[in-house]
Amino acid sequence: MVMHKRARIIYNPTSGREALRGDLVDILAVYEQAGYETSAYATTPEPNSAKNEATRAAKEGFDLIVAAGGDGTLSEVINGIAGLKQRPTLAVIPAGTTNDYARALRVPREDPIAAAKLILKTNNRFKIDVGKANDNYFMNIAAGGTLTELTYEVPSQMKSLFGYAAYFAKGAELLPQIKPVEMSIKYDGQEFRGKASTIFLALTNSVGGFEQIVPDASLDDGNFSLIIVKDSSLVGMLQLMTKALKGTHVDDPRIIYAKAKDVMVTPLDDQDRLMINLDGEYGGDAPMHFVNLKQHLEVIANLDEIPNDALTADMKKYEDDFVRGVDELADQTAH
Ligand SMILES: Nc1ncnc2c1ncn2[C@@H]1O[C@H](COP(=O)(O)OP(=O)(O)OP(=O)(O)O)[C@@H](O)[C@H]1O
Repeated sequence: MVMHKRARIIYNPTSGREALRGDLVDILAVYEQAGYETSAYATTPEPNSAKNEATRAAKEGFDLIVAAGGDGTLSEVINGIAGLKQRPTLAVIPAGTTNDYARALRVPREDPIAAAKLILKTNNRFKIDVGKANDNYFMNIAAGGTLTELTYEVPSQMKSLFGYAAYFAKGAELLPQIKPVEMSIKYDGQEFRGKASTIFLALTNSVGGFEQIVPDASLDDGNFSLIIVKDSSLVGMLQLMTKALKGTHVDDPRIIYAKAKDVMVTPLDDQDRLMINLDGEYGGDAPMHFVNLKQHLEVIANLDEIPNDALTADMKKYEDDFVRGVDELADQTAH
C-alpha cells in the first residue's frame, strides 16, 4: 500500500477581501499535484480555532500545514505547532492586508494560487528560526514598551487604503503617549540597565513596511536583532523612524542594536507596566524571557530568489513627505 503524504489547509474565509474562497478548488489541486492528499479547514470566529486545528493536524501526522489568511492566522498556526516534538512543514498563502511574514519568505502576495505553487518548485524548503516569549511563539517581531501598539494598531480599513503610510500616521499620533521605563535587559551575557521607551526583537526584516528596520536580518542564524530605543521625545522618535526607513538608525546613539539568542526583559519598578506585542497581537506583560529557537520550523519559501520589494512610487512619495515633515518639526523645536 502506498502511503500518501497529507496536507491540511487552514484558511480564514474572512481575511483580506475574502479572496481565498474562490481560489480554494485550484489551491487544493496544486497540493494534490505535488503529491499530497489534501483537505481544508475553514477557521471560525472562536479564539484559537486556527491554532487548535494546527495542533490537531500535527498530532494526526499531517506532513504539511498550509496557513492561508492574514498574519493573525499564521501566528496562530505557528503557535499551534511550534511547541510540538513532531512539527509538520509550514506553507503560507497570504490573504491579509499586511502579510509581513510572507514578504519575508518572498512568497507571492498578490496571487494565492501562485503562492500555493511554490510547493512545486525545487529548492523550496528552508529551516527558519522561531521566537519563544515565555509560553508563546512569534515569527516576525516582538515589541515591548508602554505602548506597543506603535506600529500595529492601525485599523484594517486604513491599512488597506493607505497601506504602509497608515503606520506612520498612526505612529505619529501615538508617539506622545510613549513613556520611558526603567528596565533591565539581559542579552547573551550583557546587560542594559536604564530608561528605555521601546524594545524590538526581530526575526525578519519585514516589519509593517519598514524594510530596513533590521538591515542585516537573517532568518536562520539563531539570533534576534535586538533594538533598544532610549529616546522617547516626539521629535526624537520621529527622527528615528525616518532613519529606520533607510536603515541608518542602527548607528544612532539613541539606540542599542545587537544580535542575541537569549533576552530577558524586566521592568525595574513594579509600578510600570511593560506590555509585549508579539507579531501584532498583545502577548502579555514583562518580565518576559525570549529565546531564539534556531531553525525550528521547516517552511516552504522562495528564499533563493532575488528580493523584489522596491517601494512603489506612492510609498516613496509619502516617505519623502514624512521625512521632510519631521525635519521641519525638528527645526521648529530647536528654535
Ligand atoms: N470564520 C470566521 N469568521 C469571523 N472571523 C474569523 C473567522 N475565522 C477567523 N476569524 C478571525 O480572523 C482574525 C485573523 O485574521 P487574519 O490575520 O487571518 O486576517 P486579516 O485580519 O485580514 O489580516 P491582517 O492581519 O494582515 O490584516 C482572527 O481574529 C480570527 O478570530
